[in-house]
Amino acid sequence: MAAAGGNGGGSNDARRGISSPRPKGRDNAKNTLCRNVTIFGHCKYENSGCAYNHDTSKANTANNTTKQRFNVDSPSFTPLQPATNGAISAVRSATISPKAVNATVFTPKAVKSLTPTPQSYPKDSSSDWSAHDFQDFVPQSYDPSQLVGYPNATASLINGYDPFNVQSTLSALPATNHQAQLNPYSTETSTLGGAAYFQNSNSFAQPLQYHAYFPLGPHRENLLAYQRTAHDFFISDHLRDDLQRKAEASRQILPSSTLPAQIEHFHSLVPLDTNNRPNASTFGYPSWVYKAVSSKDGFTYALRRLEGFRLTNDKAIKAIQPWKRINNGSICTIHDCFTTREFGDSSLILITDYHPLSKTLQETHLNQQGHRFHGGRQRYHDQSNLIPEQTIWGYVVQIASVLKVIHGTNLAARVLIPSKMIVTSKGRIRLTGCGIQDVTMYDTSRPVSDLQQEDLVNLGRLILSLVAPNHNTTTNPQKALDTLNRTYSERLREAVTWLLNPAPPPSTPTSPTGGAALGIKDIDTFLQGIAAQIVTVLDNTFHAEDTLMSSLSRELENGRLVRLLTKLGFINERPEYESTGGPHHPPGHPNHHSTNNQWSETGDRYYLKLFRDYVFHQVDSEGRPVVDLAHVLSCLNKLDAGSDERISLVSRDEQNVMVVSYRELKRGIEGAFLELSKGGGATGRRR
Ligand SMILES: Nc1ncnc2c1ncn2[C@@H]1O[C@H](COP(=O)(O)OP(=O)(O)OP(=O)(O)O)[C@@H](O)[C@H]1O
Repeated sequence: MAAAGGNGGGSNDARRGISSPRPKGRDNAKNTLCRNVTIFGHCKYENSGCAYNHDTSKANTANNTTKQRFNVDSPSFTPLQPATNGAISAVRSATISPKAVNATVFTPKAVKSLTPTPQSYPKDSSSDWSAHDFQDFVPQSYDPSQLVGYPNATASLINGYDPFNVQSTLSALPATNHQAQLNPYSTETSTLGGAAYFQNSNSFAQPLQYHAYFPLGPHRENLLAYQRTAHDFFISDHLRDDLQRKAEASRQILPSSTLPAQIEHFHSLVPLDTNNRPNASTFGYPSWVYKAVSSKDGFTYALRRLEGFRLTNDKAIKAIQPWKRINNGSICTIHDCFTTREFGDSSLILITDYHPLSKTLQETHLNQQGHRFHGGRQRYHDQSNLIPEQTIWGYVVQIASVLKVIHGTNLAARVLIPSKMIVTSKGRIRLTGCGIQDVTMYDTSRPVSDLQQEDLVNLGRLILSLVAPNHNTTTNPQKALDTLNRTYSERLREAVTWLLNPAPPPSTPTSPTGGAALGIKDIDTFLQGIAAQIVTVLDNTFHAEDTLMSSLSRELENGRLVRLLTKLGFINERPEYESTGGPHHPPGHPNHHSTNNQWSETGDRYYLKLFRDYVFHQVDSEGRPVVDLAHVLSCLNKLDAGSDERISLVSRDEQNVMVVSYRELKRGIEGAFLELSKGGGATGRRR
């Protein structure tokens, strides 16, 4: 019987459960067995007039059979359909030749223990045959014990399982899951048989193509599918520039500074104020801001100094304690507060997080227009200088969110003015002056509820100062509101009006923020009133996060390459090993080398040396250096992946050409690096 054909030309088809007619053998029917065998060793066309011999005993009469094949009485060809669950359909089972039961069962070499003993089936039981009664072709090196997720799978089912064949996978799933759509990338293990299939999905994981970058959007549109720009491999120039400038600012020092060398455990002070004018209007004392490095943890902090402050009550300094517990993204986290005489006076120092290159809201939006909060009356006609409403709402939502936390901790921000809010990145602001007045005005402190109400009014004024900078928002808020009315939405005007006005009595009917109808004026009510804007701001934040993740993913692969390059750098042409051919080990040590070969001229290291030339030192036909980033990235990625692709490495004297695969090179790197690591004594000696 032709079942053995599963091991020959039809094996692949059989493995995939595909049976395709092959008319090629038709004319040579006498000597050719049927190739239309299905996975069950049975020709599906046999009853439909298949031209081939289905048994060697029929071979001699094959010619007669073939002559009668096609005539008007021939039954039409109807391909058999596998049952929806992947098992053989009842129709097919019913048409299997009874002789099939005597067929020699194909036994793949690697599958021994799980191959069931062949059994005979009576003719009338043929309709009960099902997939698990027969063996499919199983690749020889395939280890059925690797099959996971089918704790109840029988050995015969395991034999017919091909993990890379979706149909096979589906057919192996429990019957209730057959109709379900299988998502091979889903990590959801609780539904649709996922629990069974992904229980230990690592067993079947195909080798990841680490050398193949998969760039995430946004993409340039005028490139062909295979083309990449160098920018596709790195974060955007704008973001890199921003981060590098921030890093540079963080590390900046003033070598010939007249500032104290050390304040407590903070050193390397650098002033951050952009002007030298002492301004006592905010805190009652001139305040200065410095960046300094902590010798305790090495991090950089911002020090706000209140010049000339004298502590009269020891308890006052403790008022900062609850502020240390405020954890919110829209405030500069407060770490410590103390007094010092290092500046030659008595100063109060507040330690907060440092955000490099930040500017205050005042500097960002108001200073360049010549305005100052609570300041003059310049005309402000240029509409293009208007802060977009979406930006304003972004600020409002951030401030409201931090106020919720502050008020929830029974504190009040007290300082909600543009010069005490820093913009740390696009659209991100943080409060900087909080907590100070709790210390400086400790003895004259007012009820917190009053201060919290004042926070809301101050927030309203802050918005007004941003949207109508040429009006004095303290003395004449109505004019500023009129300006707001002309240029911004009704919603913003309602919010500002609500913030500026005192809480209405409970009987007041409707109000913009709803809560006012109940006579409540607090930050929670305000947040409810601006819920729609919060959702919009949240969505914008999600988009910004997506963009950052996309940028981050580009750099993800580069970390791998740096590690690889580092290893290559460690290995290639080490001068200290030139006479020994390897790390120094004392005689008797298992790794002791008695040869005098040079380290980089022997073994795998020689390939690696030539590989380095191949990657970095190629020259074109005219001897000019090839400086091609794409070539370097491609080579290093293939090396990291251990690809089977081969490359020709040419010796420096051009007398030898070696063909090696990336896989061999990778193995060489691992081996050489391991050897180096073990020879730490020798390298340490050199250093
Ligand atoms: N935590 C911080 N991290 C980094 N820079 C900060 C921090 N706090 C403030 N700055 C920066 O320090 C500078 C001075 O801040 P400050 O609060 O004194 O503002 P100002 O405009 O000088 O206000 P004033 O006139 O009231 O002193 C600003 O440029 C501000 O961006």
